[in-house]
Amino acid sequence: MDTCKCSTQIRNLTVKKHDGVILHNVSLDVHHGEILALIGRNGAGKTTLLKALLGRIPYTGSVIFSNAQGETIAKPRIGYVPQNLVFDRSTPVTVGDMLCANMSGFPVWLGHKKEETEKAVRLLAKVGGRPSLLKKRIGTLSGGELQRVLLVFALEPKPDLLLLDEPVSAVDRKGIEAFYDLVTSMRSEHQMPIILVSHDLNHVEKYATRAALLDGTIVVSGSVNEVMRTPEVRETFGLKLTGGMKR
Ligand SMILES: Nc1ncnc2c1ncn2[C@@H]1O[C@H](COP(=O)(O)OP(=O)(O)OP(=O)(O)O)[C@@H](O)[C@H]1O
Repeated sequence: MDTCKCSTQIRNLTVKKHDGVILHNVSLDVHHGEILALIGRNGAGKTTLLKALLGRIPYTGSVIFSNAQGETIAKPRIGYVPQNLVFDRSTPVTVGDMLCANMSGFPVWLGHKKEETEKAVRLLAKVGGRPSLLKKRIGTLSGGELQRVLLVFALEPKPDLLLLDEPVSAVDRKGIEAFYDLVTSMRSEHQMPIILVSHDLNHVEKYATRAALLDGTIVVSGSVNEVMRTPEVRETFGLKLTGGMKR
């Protein structure tokens, strides 16, 4: 089995925009086989941090990706499921076109091989997506259907780091379980590090293995239980400061 066992080390990551500082001195380690929940208020900089890791916005500081042997990975593969996706809804590209082109590396207009289509069907099924989705144009997908397809897309080929930005905000209840079951099995089978941005603390408690509270910088980090009990998290999410874990 191809395990990843990669790790990501973030040191003093700072992002400035329009004379303002969005992130300052963010330092965080994400180890292989770990689902790190990144939590925080609206505007805390969670998406900005993911975009910096993807190399989409400039930052200072360092991000080092390393493999199981501790060697630096110069060009890491990063899987990303965004919070929302802005694209031309009139595009004629279908889900099948997108997934098969991604697997084969060949342009959409060369058609799909049977085995690629079969693999796309199997992958879609893992996130609770029906085979009929393959024929749908991506511009006609519902929010939840799109998020499932994007997860499949993010997992092929296997990434060295998986970034999930509120990935189930539009997915129905059954789909949420299928989605996280797949993420959890990817974590245990392939041992990739995963950063999960979520406002749903129930999902964080159920699926994450570690948590970090971000507010321009990392305020607290540690085991999910520890972080959830901190006054900073309870204050941020308006939870009772006393009386155990009741919400
Ligand atoms: N392109 C941009 N130009 C200027 N400021 C930006 C830009 N993108 C984001 N920001 C600002 O950076 C801050 C962090 O935004 P970001 O989207 O990273 O927060 P977030 O924690 O992901 O929020 P949410 O939970 O609402 O998704 C916000 O104050 C936002 O206004």
